[in-house]
Amino acid sequence: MDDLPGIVIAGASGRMGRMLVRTVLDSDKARLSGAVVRPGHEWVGKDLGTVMGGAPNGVIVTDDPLEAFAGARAVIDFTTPRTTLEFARLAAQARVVHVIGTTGFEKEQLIALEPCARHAVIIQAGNMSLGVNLLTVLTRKVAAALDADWDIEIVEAHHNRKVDAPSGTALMLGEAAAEGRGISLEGNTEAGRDGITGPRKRGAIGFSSIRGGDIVGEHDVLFATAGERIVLRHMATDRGIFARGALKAALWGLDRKPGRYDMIDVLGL
Ligand SMILES: NC(=O)C1=CN([C@@H]2O[C@H](COP(=O)(O)OP(=O)(O)OC[C@H]3O[C@@H](n4cnc5c(N)ncnc54)[C@H](OP(=O)(O)O)[C@@H]3O)[C@@H](O)[C@H]2O)C=CC1
Ligand SMILES: O=C(O)C1=N[C@H](C(=O)O)C[C@H](O)C1
Repeated sequence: MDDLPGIVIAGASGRMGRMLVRTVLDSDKARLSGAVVRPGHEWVGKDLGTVMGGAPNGVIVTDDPLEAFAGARAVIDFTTPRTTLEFARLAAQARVVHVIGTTGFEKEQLIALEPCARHAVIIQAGNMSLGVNLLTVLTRKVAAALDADWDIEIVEAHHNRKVDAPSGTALMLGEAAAEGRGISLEGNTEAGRDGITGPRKRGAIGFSSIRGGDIVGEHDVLFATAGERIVLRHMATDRGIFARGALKAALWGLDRKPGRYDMIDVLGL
């Protein structure tokens, strides 16, 4: 058991954090070596199994990320953009694989990750599921086959606790569509339509966001032209798909050189 690579879950008390803890504990390829929560959180210093409502498992929850990272091979991080930036610097210091599922980054924050990738493997994706990553490949292909007479719209739906929009997945799909069409997404986006918007800009890629209840994550890529429409759809019904993808990424990253990677690399798509 001690031979298995140790994985730290950052943001262990979150929706994804809890799912990741269970996924690593259930795995026969990795062991849970640490759980990090926000400083001052009520779980600090307590047994993780107990605070999650089960039997003690010997993992004591900490608010000291560097100490936890130093005793691990990889950290899986689904937290907030600011926290992830801080953790990227610490993961680089500890030379551990950093799997980033966090979404909602500003452009400058993504650039700030670059220096960290000189020292550690960073695997980042707005969606860690096999289905969505396959959907990005399909989106790129369909967009490449169609001209700008086909309007591209990305519609995403999530639970009412989500804080960023459009979702990280929607942006991944938008990037894939733009790449297929041979344009840059920046400058060719239409989002948040409201009021007298005027007609749709030809060639733009549109984004719409729905927030409600406990929707795990749904994404449609719509290609619409006169007389016909194509809809590519992914529906997530269980957060386990993201957690299993993230664990796969962490294990894949153990044998790589420092640098930046995504789930398309991990899955070989
Ligand atoms: N790439 C993918 O496949 C997926 C990505 N996501 C993304 O993952 C992120 C998290 O989502 P979700 O789990 O739903 O959100 P939650 O808000 O439930 O979880 C975030 C967690 O991060 C913790 N956190 C915040 N600051 C710190 C800190 N300084 N140190 C340690 N922990 C900290 C929060 O703690 P506290 O509450 O105490 O502040 C919370 O437990 C989002 O960006 C989401 O979009 C989600 C699903 C799939
Ligand atoms: O916040 C979520 O829940 C999710 N976030 C990711 C995103 O922003 O696309 C992935 C998934 O859709 C769930």
